[in-house]
Amino acid sequence: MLVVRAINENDLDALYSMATQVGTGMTTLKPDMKMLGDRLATACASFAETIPPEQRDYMFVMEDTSNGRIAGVCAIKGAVGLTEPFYNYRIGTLVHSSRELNVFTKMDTLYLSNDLTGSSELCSLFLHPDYRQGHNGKLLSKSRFLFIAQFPHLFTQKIIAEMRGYQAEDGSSPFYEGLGRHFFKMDFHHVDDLTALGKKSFIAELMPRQPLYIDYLPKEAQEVVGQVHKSTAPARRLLEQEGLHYEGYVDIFDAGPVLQARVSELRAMRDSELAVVAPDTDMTHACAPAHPEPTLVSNTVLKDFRMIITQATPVNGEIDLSTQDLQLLRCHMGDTVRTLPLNVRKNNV
Ligand SMILES: CC(C)(COP(=O)(O)OP(=O)(O)OC[C@H]1O[C@@H](n2cnc3c(N)ncnc32)[C@H](O)[C@@H]1OP(=O)(O)O)[C@@H](O)C(=O)NCCC(=O)NCCSC(=O)CCC(=O)O
Ligand SMILES: NC(=[NH2+])NCCC[C@H](N)C(=O)O
Repeated sequence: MLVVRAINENDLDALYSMATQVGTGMTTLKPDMKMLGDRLATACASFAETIPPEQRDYMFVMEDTSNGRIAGVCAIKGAVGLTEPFYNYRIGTLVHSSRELNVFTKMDTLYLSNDLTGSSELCSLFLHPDYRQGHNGKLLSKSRFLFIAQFPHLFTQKIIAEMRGYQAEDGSSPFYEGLGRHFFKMDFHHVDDLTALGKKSFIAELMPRQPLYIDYLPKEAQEVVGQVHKSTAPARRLLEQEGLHYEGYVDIFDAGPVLQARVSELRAMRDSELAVVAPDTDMTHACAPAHPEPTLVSNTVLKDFRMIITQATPVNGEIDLSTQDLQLLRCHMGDTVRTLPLNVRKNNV
């Protein structure tokens, strides 16, 4: 059985082993024991609420309870860009027009911006390839929205996710080759590693400050602006189902899209509900759907937050969970849980 739960001190080795498999472009998950150890310590302090909300980094792992294996990881950062500048390119428009000559040109332009400063961030989503089946990827990514819906006061109004940008088969980034390479004189992997070490703002300072016309870039670079890495396409889809969307911000190195949403407009804020764990009664049984849809369920305890997928459906504010479900959630009869249909209802999006 799979459970997504708050990370703890004993997960460091498993986290490191996952980080060895994610590859270039996953800036927040590098196989560096010191960096991961520091991040884990911040995550534990976040769940223990011993550091302020804007410094928090809530990391979750997916555990396979049948063998104790850690199958995946994901995270939500309280806020980005409050200790060092957070850069993106914003794609804007410049119009060059002459009525006399009857010429009107509309040009897409890259502006270096700090517009997303202070946003909360979804990040570090990785599911071990052995587990990429069934609803596992959905459970891992979407479980974070139950956490946000349960504790919205811990997050800022805006939530973002920086998606890994497009890479060619050989791991190079056409956008980086067409732009960043001119300024940094080092290869993409090196820049990515420096970014992971917290040197992103240092590198960003080497970037030109003037708006850049996208049309001036090589064709291969133009084509990948806002495009994701091939193994990141499912991650993008999952976030879009929950209400995030691309609004023209991209990564300064690989032009991967930034997805964003207002926290208040997330599907989970609208459709998740609290339910009390209670045995089925004739009344609730009669109201239960004939073909239940999978439901995400979490407990409501910050420091030991746990989430599963169940076939049980909440009816009239109550839910009948199996003994196994209750063990995974560390819940008992009478406790309150939060529920969210796993899949977007057809009339919703
Ligand atoms: C992202 C996950 C965890 C997703 O798991 P799975 O691959 O098992 O997902 P899945 O259930 O098969 O697919 C999820 C949804 O995407 C759809 N889907 C699948 N392939 C697609 C494609 N090529 N284009 C568009 N949609 C696609 C599926 O139909 C499904 O939607 P329907 O249900 O509608 O059919 C995994 O692929 C992974 O670990 N990827 C490698 C790491 C990575 O690149 N991570 C993201 C980095 S960026 C990041 O971390 C920030 C974002 C974040 O934190 O969320
Ligand atoms: N090169 C990029 N566009 N990286 C975006 C970062 C990927 C992902 N958000 C992470 O947590 O690591």
